[in-house]
Amino acid sequence: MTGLMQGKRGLIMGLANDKSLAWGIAKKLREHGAELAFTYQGDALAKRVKPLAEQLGSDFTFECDVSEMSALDTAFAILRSRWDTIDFVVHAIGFSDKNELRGKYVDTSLENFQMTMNISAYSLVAVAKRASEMMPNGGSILTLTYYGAEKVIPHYNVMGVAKAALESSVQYLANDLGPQNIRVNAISAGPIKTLAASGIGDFRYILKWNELNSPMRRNVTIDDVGGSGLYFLSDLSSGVTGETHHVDAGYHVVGMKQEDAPDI
Ligand SMILES: NC(=O)c1ccc[n+]([C@@H]2O[C@H](COP(=O)([O-])OP(=O)(O)OC[C@H]3O[C@@H](n4cnc5c(N)ncnc54)[C@H](O)[C@@H]3O)[C@@H](O)[C@H]2O)c1
Ligand SMILES: Cc1c(CN(C)C(=O)CCc2cnc3c(c2)CCC(=O)N3)oc2ccccc12
Repeated sequence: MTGLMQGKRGLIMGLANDKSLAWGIAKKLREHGAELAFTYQGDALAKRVKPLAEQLGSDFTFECDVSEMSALDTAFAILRSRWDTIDFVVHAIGFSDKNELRGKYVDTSLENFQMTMNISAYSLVAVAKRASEMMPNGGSILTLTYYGAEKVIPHYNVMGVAKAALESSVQYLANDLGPQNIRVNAISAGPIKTLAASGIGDFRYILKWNELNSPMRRNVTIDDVGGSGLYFLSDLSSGVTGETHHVDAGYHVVGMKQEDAPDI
């Protein structure tokens, strides 16, 4: 098998099932010859993740809750026990108390604000620190963000604030790690029906609105995200770092409801 990722290997964090954005990215990386390791959150997901990893030729899967630094240390020790270096990491992790993703942002609790920032933003810093120590010849780190970081998307609330922190972190990490030839970028994906999205009220409305009002008049898929992920994780993007790249059918460029959009 030849391809853009021939001879490259890396870690995928945040695969839950075959609807995950991480799955779209992992499939494309494998198609282009990458060797993959996976972390999952909690043993409950192991039974879902292991068979998916096997589909992509990988038996290298292990648990990691990114809110625990000891768990991150253990995960990277396991990674290093089989591979002394890696070429890439995908960070496809985000979480908040879903009860605070429906009301008002002004009602956000301190506890959920901190937990959301820890898991959805700080965890990239903690992952990048540990991954960079396994990238002596450089590498590529990719995370996933959403337009709610840039403009208000009703009810995205504290997740939007965390994604704003994540996107700024991408720039600071890019600056710190650039001299080591380690690139750090983000894909800002349009709404996609995943496990994380299924806990959200009105998600069908959000999907329909994006479909009717995006320049391409469609929603994006995990395969759209996978293709752009392959670009950022391969040498095609060798001169690109600190970037947040929209894979959203162009939605972020639109400032008003399309005239051909029916009322929904
Ligand atoms: N689905 C969308 O509409 C959409 C759009 C743009 C960005 N994103 C982002 O894409 C990323 C992946 O989400 P998804 O939509 O594929 O949903 P998903 O539910 O498939 O993936 C989210 C993953 O985060 C993991 N996770 C949550 N808390 C964790 C913790 N403490 N430790 C380790 N892992 C933890 C979950 O186990 C899960 O695997 C998230 O950062 C999300 O914010 C999603
Ligand atoms: C789009 C969109 C999403 C998808 N997206 C971009 C996301 O980043 C998912 C964010 C998310 C974070 N934490 C949780 C959940 C979703 C639901 C399940 C749970 O318990 N916690 O979520 C929204 C919430 C409100 C409005 C729009 C959106």
